[in-house]
Amino acid sequence: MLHLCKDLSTKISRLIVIRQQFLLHQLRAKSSRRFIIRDSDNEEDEEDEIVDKEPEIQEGRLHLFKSRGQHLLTNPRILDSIVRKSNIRPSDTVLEIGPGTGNLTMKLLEAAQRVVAVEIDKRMVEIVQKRAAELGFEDRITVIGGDALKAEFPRFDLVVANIPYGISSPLVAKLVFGENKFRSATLLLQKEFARRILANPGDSEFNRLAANVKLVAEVEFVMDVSKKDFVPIPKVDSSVIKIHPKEDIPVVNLNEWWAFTRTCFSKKNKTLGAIFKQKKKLMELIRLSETRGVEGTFEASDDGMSSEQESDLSSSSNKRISSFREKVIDILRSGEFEGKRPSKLSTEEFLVLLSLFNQAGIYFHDQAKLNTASDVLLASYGS
Ligand SMILES: C[S@@+](CC[C@H](N)C(=O)[O-])C[C@H]1O[C@@H](n2cnc3c(N)ncnc32)[C@H](O)[C@@H]1O
Repeated sequence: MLHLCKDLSTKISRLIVIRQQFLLHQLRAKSSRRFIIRDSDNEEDEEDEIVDKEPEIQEGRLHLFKSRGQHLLTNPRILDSIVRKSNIRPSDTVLEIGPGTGNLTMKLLEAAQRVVAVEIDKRMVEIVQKRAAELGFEDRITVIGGDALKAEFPRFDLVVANIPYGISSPLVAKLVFGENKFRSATLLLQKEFARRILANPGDSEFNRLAANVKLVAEVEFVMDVSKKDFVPIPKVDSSVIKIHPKEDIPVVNLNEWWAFTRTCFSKKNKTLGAIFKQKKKLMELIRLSETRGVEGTFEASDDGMSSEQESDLSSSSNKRISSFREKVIDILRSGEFEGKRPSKLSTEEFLVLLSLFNQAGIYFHDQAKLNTASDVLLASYGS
């Protein structure tokens, strides 16, 4: 009986997706004006434009906002593949970021025990709730209305989502450095972003985010997804990746790690020798140690000193700078890091370098007074 119900609900949800796709293609063919895609991010403006709160893209009157990354995944084959590759267990609670009109959500509900979806657009919240109720899933779904970057996530086992591409960096950081322990996150991302997060040391795309993610997780490529599988068709290509948090992560102060990698990647293709010997960086250290009375604390910042501050530097502080420079060079040479580039360093090498600095009494701190991990992440990766 249960099997029959599940089978029936799978069929109904497929029919809804197919119908939606059919309607959209019909609408596109008939008139591009009827399917409205807007750039506005203005709430009031947006409210004025909502003429019909009915689910789906009926009569082309559901306005989709590019600024919110509203490109709906409509190909049932791709939706099924994403669910299959996510390895959902019947007892799992799945977190979905940005359910949109619920194409993926309905399939997740078929496979998981519970789905918690976080959606910023009130209209989508209503649509997805209504659609879940129509399929009898209302008791197994919670839709949190709000910004996924600010929302507190309840406990979850897996993340499966076609996320808004504009928040990819802070969202990935929030997930992998967040307090929730989870098995994996299967994410549909902009292809270029996916390539960067998948990059290994030595690859041209290897960057700070990849270095940070590698500290705590492994990332696997799942598949590329064609632009044509979305409505409206986006300008960029997409890929699915799967993030597996590591069981054992190195013991390191994460706040310090982020500040350290920010300094290391401030000039990604320069050698560490060139980066750490920059007068600007050395002066920041001197300034901080003077104001805080902490010898050897290195503040990660992209701001330079004002010309006034520079001209105020006395010859004694110049001496401090050069003696500190000597210290830094010694540290880099002791680990054979002076001629190496951050874009080629493995997690282990970054950890060795950080510990060499720490052993010499040099620590890295973020400039702003940040209280929680999410503060640090949002400050680090922006939104
Ligand atoms: C790429 S669409 C995906 C829709 C749906 N999952 C699908 O595959 O068809 C992204 C969704 O994320 C929502 N969104 C955008 N920014 C968000 C944010 N900061 N927090 C939560 N949801 C957001 C958008 O309103 C949109 O529904």
